[in-house]
Amino acid sequence: MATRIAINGAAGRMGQRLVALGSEDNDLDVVACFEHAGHTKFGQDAGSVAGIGELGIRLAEETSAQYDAIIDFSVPAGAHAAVERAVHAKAALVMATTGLEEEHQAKIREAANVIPVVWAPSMSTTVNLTMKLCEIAAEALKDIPGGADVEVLERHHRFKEDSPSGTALRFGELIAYKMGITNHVHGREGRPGARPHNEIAYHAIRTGDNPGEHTIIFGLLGETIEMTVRASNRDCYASGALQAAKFAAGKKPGLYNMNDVLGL
Ligand SMILES: NC(=O)C1=CN([C@@H]2O[C@H](COP(=O)(O)OP(=O)(O)OC[C@H]3O[C@@H](n4cnc5c(N)ncnc54)[C@H](OP(=O)(O)O)[C@@H]3O)[C@@H](O)[C@H]2O)C=CC1
Ligand SMILES: O=C(O)C1=N[C@H](C(=O)O)C[C@H](O)C1
Repeated sequence: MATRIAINGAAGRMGQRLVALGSEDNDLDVVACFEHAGHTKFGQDAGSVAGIGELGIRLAEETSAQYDAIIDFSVPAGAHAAVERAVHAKAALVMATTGLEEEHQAKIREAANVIPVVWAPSMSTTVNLTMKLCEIAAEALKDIPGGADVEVLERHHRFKEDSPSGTALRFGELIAYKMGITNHVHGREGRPGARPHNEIAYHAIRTGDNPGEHTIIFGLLGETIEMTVRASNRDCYASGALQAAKFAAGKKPGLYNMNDVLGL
């Protein structure tokens, strides 16, 4: 039987791709498309807004439809509402929104006691694979003579509201854990002095319509390794999130990540 999904933030850049790809997937049934009432397209047909023709589902704050999973790509307030909806409906939750405050993150962890939750700053297969590769590099380089300096660069479209990206922060967190690094800094200016090894620096570039790109640098004395992962469009995130919804629907309560979904 098809997994019935609700999409939160359905008129957004990601939401529209979820509506489009979810509707053409025979294993999924898009049954609800949530948006906030202040959205300029509120009340319109979600399929028409996504550019795929009428779907018969309006952008709304409520639904009478039953769903097995809700996918959230919205804003912090929307993510909060999605957690409440999922718990109320006893549905699985796929949480993709980044830039969440600690109070929202705590709500997600709490929800995972009663419903299955897949929570990841990137739903892309290649990003999650690159995280694994960076963990291998971090482990191998943690005690290298002369030290390895880690810097995380990310580029995103001009409309992105949070910075650095949730993905950049996760790269840093995973590498810091492996290498025993405790200091995280954001950009540099003035005269900060020689670079300490116990530091990961993040650099966020905002330009044009870039759908997302991350470069992780391990700089040694005499040689450098860089790993770059780059999206050409948003479908890598949307298809990962749809896969996560299929994975999570019907699972027992708990917190899952994309490694669980992708078997990495
Ligand atoms: N984990 C992953 O793989 C990825 C995560 N993301 C994250 O997803 C989020 C959304 O990204 P993107 O689609 O580009 O952003 P958009 O701004 O294009 O879309 C967000 C949508 O949510 C709507 N919204 C605002 N408030 C609410 C609310 N209370 N309830 C429901 N919907 C609401 C917005 O409306 P309005 O425009 O009126 O504010 C908008 O339509 C970001 O946090 C981004 O970082 C993005 C890509 C991949
Ligand atoms: O806002 C975006 O676009 C993206 N946000 C996510 C993040 O903050 O990591 C994931 C992806 O890079 C696209």
